[in-house]
Amino acid sequence: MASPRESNRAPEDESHAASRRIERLSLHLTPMIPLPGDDSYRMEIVTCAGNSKVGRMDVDMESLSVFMRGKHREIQERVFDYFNSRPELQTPVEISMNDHRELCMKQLIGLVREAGIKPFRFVNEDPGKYFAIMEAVGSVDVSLAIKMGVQFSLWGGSVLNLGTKKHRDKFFDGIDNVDYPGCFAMTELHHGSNVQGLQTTATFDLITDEFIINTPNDGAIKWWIGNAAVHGKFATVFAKLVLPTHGSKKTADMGVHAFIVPIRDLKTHKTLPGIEIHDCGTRLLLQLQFDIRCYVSNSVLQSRLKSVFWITNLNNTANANAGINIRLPICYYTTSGEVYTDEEDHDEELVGDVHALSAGLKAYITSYTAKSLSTCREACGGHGYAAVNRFGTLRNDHDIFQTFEGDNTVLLQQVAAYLLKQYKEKFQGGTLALTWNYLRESMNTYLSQPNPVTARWESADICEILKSHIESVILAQFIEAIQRCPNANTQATLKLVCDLYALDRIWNDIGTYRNVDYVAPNKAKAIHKLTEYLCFQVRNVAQELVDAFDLPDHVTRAPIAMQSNAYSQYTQYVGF
Ligand SMILES: CCCCCCCCCCCCC/C=C/C(=O)SCCNC(=O)CCNC(=O)[C@H](O)C(C)(C)COP(=O)(O)OP(=O)(O)OC[C@H]1O[C@@H](n2cnc3c(N)ncnc32)[C@H](O)[C@@H]1OP(=O)(O)O
Ligand SMILES: Cc1cc2nc3c(=O)[nH]c(=O)nc-3n(C[C@H](O)[C@H](O)[C@H](O)COP(=O)(O)OP(=O)(O)OC[C@H]3O[C@@H](n4cnc5c(N)ncnc54)[C@H](O)[C@@H]3O)c2cc1C
Repeated sequence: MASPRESNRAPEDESHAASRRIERLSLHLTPMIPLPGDDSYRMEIVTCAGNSKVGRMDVDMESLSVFMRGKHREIQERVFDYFNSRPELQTPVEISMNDHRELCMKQLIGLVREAGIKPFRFVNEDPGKYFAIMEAVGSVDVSLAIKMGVQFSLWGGSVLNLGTKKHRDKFFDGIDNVDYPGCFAMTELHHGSNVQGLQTTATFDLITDEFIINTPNDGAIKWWIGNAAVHGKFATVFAKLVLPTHGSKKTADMGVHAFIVPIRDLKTHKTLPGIEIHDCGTRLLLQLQFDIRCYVSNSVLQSRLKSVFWITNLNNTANANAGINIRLPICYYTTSGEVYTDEEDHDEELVGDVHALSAGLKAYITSYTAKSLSTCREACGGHGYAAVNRFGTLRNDHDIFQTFEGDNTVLLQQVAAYLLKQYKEKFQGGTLALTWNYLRESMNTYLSQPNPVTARWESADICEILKSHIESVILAQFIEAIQRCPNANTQATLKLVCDLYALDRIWNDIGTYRNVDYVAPNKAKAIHKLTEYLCFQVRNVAQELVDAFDLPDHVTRAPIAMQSNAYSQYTQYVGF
């Protein structure tokens, strides 16, 4: 079995490729990537008359790899080197749930205290660096990255973004060096998507100056709470704040707020009085979840937790930041592409834009990645099914990314709601938020006609237009990134992939474009031909594109992906 890199170059493939006939099509496409000095973008497909060969691009590997690895390569190499130096911290192919939990904690503590790689400070200071560390850790073991995400993005992120200076002063160091392992307790047994419908209550007792955290019924039990199983000492619990109303015995529901609740004794690690923690069973693969009940029995509240800290109400800015710190690393990891929103999430004006974008990117990219993992597994035939080649682990570990941190369907609806709001505001003469500027042109034509929202859109189209919106944002960023690239050869290599992405997405929806006569029949045929041609061209440089991520063998740890001795690693693994 040749490793993926060799199979693209098998001699018989080359001659087959060279003799393939591709009809000459000169296609004037509106400039997709107007590269410097090239004011028009014309794609000519060279005819392979007789034996003439289609030019195969020679790739400048060093430049491509520098570009693909981005500006945080050094700290990623430190992560890889650390785990390479500690083979006992490598996750074995087969491992029990409890052993995996303990190993994950050892890996996280080793990374922070031994290797001195402390990601927490970068969560707000340098999100790009934080995402890069996440990406490297995720390449070593997805479960470790999830544990790290729970510790620093969710538990730590909620203290940073929902808390005040008082909370940050008290908890930062403990979170940073993992003395305070924590949880993010939002989801309840009844449901997780509808945050406003959460039932856990936090009632303020004026007499004792305490918050009483209460689980009113089984449906309110906090469920799927990462890190609560074994290691968590604190939880950010999301609960409805209940305050006494002035001058009466009544109380008022103040909506969902966040509270830091100690769940285990810092010294003995015993579960604190009034807290009940059980195992919610084995899952597809990730083993970090438990359910937490925040009070004990009957109506008698036994969990008067003196050190419960109210951190804030879930206003949109806080919500957006909290959303950013976890939904974007998920995108970053699964596409290994720099995510541009990390520069803009601190601008109050852009809160809605950033929320919609992070929600949309998370839903789109995790769904795209899940499909890609299956395609790659199948493309490797039976060897893709061998546990040692890690497709199973990757696919199982990644599957939940489509649900946690916000179910993809629900998040896409958020983008729909925000898009309609943009249209409504624009229709009423308002201004468009930054990310939607590309809509301006198309909206100007729309807005000269009947209201686009009522006249043209049925509900199904709105779901389709969300994916098109996210694809437009991804394509715009892809083009910008290529234009920033200083090396012409790398630009040309990435331009192949970018053009293929754009045309593939258009071809994917060609029915929609044809139904409204937006693309003429001959153009549709040309797009199809061009997509096929670009597939052929990209396949010719597929090995270089994969190698450019430059993941060492000790990180991929899958014989099928080894840069050397693929066969011997594979046969050794099964005992030959
Ligand atoms: C190998 C891997 C490497 C790295 C990987 C990365 C790290 C991985 C670690 C991951 C660990 C994860 C473990 C899992 C954790 C969890 O799952 S935590 C729980 C997550 N749960 C959710 O996300 C719940 C989803 N639901 C919601 O977010 C909300 O309920 C809702 C669906 C958005 C609805 O909101 P709601 O307020 O109820 O109603 P709306 O009317 O829609 O919104 C009201 C207004 O508020 C605005 N808004 C809503 N959310 C946000 C936000 N996050 N930011 C900013 N603004 C927000 C919304 O736009 C409305 O605004 P207006 O229209 O202006 O009123
Ligand atoms: C491995 C794992 C780790 C997790 N870690 C944590 C954690 O650490 N902390 C935490 O708080 N939570 C955690 N969760 C919970 C996770 O956040 C929830 O599972 C997620 O938010 C979805 O909620 P749910 O499972 O209740 O599904 P639901 O919200 O009940 O959704 C079920 C289905 O209904 C659909 N649906 C729901 N609402 C709507 C709607 N309004 N319109 C249309 N369709 C809708 C959804 O698309 C989905 O298909 C974790 C979950 C798992 C599996």
